[in-house]
Amino acid sequence: MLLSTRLQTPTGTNTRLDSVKWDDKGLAVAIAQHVDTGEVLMQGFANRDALASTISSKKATFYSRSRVFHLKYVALSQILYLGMPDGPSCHTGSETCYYTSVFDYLDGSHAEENKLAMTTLQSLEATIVQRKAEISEPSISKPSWTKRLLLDNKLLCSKIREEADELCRTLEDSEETPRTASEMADVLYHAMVLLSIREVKVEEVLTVLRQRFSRSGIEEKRSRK
Ligand SMILES: N=c1c2ncn([C@@H]3O[C@H](COP(=O)(O)OP(=O)(O)OP(=O)(O)O)[C@@H](O)[C@H]3O)c2ncn1[C@@H]1O[C@H](COP(=O)(O)O)[C@@H](O)[C@H]1O
Repeated sequence: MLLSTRLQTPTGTNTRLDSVKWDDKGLAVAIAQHVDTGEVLMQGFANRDALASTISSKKATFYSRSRVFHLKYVALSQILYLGMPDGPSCHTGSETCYYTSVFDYLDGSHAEENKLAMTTLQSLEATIVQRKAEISEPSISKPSWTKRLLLDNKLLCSKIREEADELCRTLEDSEETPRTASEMADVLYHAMVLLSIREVKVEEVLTVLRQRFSRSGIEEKRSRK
């Protein structure tokens, strides 16, 4: 996934996503406009998930208010999202609950950091997949911690629990912050080995996280049967 304030469309043209304002239904008006001619090609609605999907897939994704149709892809030169909230949408009095939105985060220098974060996770995922493939190749006998984990679910699960505990201890024992980063790296790595065994892509996990963007965890838990 490439996160950037400028998204490349399949036609090769650039699209810029600016800050979005949401109405009380969590929807924003999405206008697709031709970058060269300025012609408005279509207008629809987007919710936060549709927008997140637009960012991750680099394809314009719209949300139908009536749920009759769900446009997945529009080959446009430029996508412009504008919002029309009816007063504050958020209990904080803010126009939107998403004042710390992905767009704020993507603006400016964070875009490059996001890109690097994704590249790092995907590289690690690729290495783990490679180690998995090497298990069935006896000619490759280089020692590998990943291979040991891939072959031993009990060891893997004990490491994930151990590393998660070490991460918590950095908080409980007020350890210096680089220790927290280091322990989180251990948790991520070991958890990603588990994902690989389960054949779950890191992108699938990120998709789940994006789907949760528009809902508080408290609300979600309350709504469970
Ligand atoms: N990111 C990691 C990674 N993070 C942690 N570890 C290993 O996980 C193990 C953790 O076990 P320890 O019991 O030492 O736990 P610890 O918490 O680090 O140490 P203590 O606090 O318990 O003393 C160590 O062997 C670490 O080296 C990792 N091993 C591999 N990777 C990545 O996987 C790639 C392939 O590694 P191999 O499969 O070993 O070739 C590497 O190039 C890295 O990119």
